[in-house]
Amino acid sequence: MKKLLGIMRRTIESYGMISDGDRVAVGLSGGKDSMALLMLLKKYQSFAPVKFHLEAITVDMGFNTFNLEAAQAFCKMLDVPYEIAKTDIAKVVFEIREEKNPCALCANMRRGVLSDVMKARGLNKLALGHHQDDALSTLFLNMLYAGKLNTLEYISYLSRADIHVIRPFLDAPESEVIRTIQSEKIPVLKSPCPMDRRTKRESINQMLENLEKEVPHSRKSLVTAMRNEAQCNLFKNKKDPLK
Ligand SMILES: Nc1ncnc2c1ncn2[C@@H]1O[C@H](COP(=O)(O)OP(=O)(O)OP(=O)(O)O)[C@@H](O)[C@H]1O
Repeated sequence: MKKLLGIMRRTIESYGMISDGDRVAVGLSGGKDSMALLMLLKKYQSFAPVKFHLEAITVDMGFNTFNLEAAQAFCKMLDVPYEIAKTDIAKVVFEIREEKNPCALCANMRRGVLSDVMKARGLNKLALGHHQDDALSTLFLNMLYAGKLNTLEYISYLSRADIHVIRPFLDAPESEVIRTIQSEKIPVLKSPCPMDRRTKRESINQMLENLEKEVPHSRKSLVTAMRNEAQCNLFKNKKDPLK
């Protein structure tokens, strides 16, 4: 956990993610990333140079099989206030709209519910569990399906809700999160979503895994390339220098 905590601390402090008096909510899916993030933010709170308040919120999508008891017990153990927002998002996405590409609509609706709960509870920062490997797969998703070079941001602003979204794990490799989950015996809930492990993101992750076998350290090089702003030379709409 120490290593992940160190990475997270550096990210938070170098991007100024949390300020004195902030009221931070962790979006708690019950999955490994957000469960680890909640535990590490709680730890960070005890020695951080700024004072901030921490809570957790789960948007219950309305799948019958979703059991949040372990998440409730985890928050109680950490002494973190916990709110569960019950919704029928699953029904809207899968039954009413019969979405072919349900993930985008689902994420949008979830974000709306999260901001409503945050407003009602006077919370101003939403911490999400995305890590470095998510940033990489997002880059590929955007390139392959949206034709743009774009990835997750460290900090973004939801102007409609006046909320900042922060991603304290964005410099952390997924392997470090997994190691922490195992060493700290953090409970992880099984996702009730029928799309779990069947998304485009999953296929991209598989592709990146295969690439790693063919080109060792490709993941690391790709992340380095993403950071290498000085060497970023892409086609621009400039005049042909030969004319
Ligand atoms: N139902 C939910 N309620 C609250 N926050 C959520 C919920 N689902 C996802 N989130 C937040 O959004 C982040 C990204 O969601 P995504 O579905 O991509 O999860 P993930 O990468 O599998 O992470 P995790 O392991 O935390 O589920 C999560 O890490 C979490 O912070």
